[in-house]
Amino acid sequence: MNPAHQVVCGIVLSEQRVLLGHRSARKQWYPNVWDFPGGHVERGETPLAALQREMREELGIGVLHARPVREVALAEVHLTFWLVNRWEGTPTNLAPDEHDDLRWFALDDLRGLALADDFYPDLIAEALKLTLGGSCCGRD
Ligand SMILES: Nc1nc2c([nH]c(=O)n2[C@H]2C[C@H](O)[C@@H](COP(=O)(O)OP(=O)(O)OP(=O)(O)O)O2)c(=O)[nH]1
Repeated sequence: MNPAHQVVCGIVLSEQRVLLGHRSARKQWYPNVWDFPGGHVERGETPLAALQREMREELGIGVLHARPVREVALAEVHLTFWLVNRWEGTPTNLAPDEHDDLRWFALDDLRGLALADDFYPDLIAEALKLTLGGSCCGRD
């Protein structure tokens, strides 16, 4: 697949909450909605390396463990959503041009929120379920 069309998204969880970014009004695609941090896979990069780079660039965290949980093909892009199980550092909004706000949300908070896609609450619920009882998630 053309890597230019591949996008990786990080589902970063902590204490039963998910980290979402608010896409700025200037974004060409999906302005003014909440989405996962992430971006396009670059030429010669593996999807995992792209995820690690995007999490470092956008949030300043080092991904220690992540696993893909869902793949979705949309008209223009192929999205892979990764559960970010363990990371080091404190997530900070380092890319204000991408996201003008960054916040933690509990599942209940997602009701009524303008999200990039309707399936996000289900996906987040699934990711949260995967972490229950496991050693996931935390900040080192
Ligand atoms: N980051 C991100 N992009 C998403 C999500 N859902 C979704 O359809 N996309 C789409 C929008 C864009 O067509 C594409 C990548 O968006 P982007 O805004 O993060 O990437 P970008 O090209 O501005 O920047 P770059 O980080 O790849 O350099 O994926 C999501 O939850 N997070």
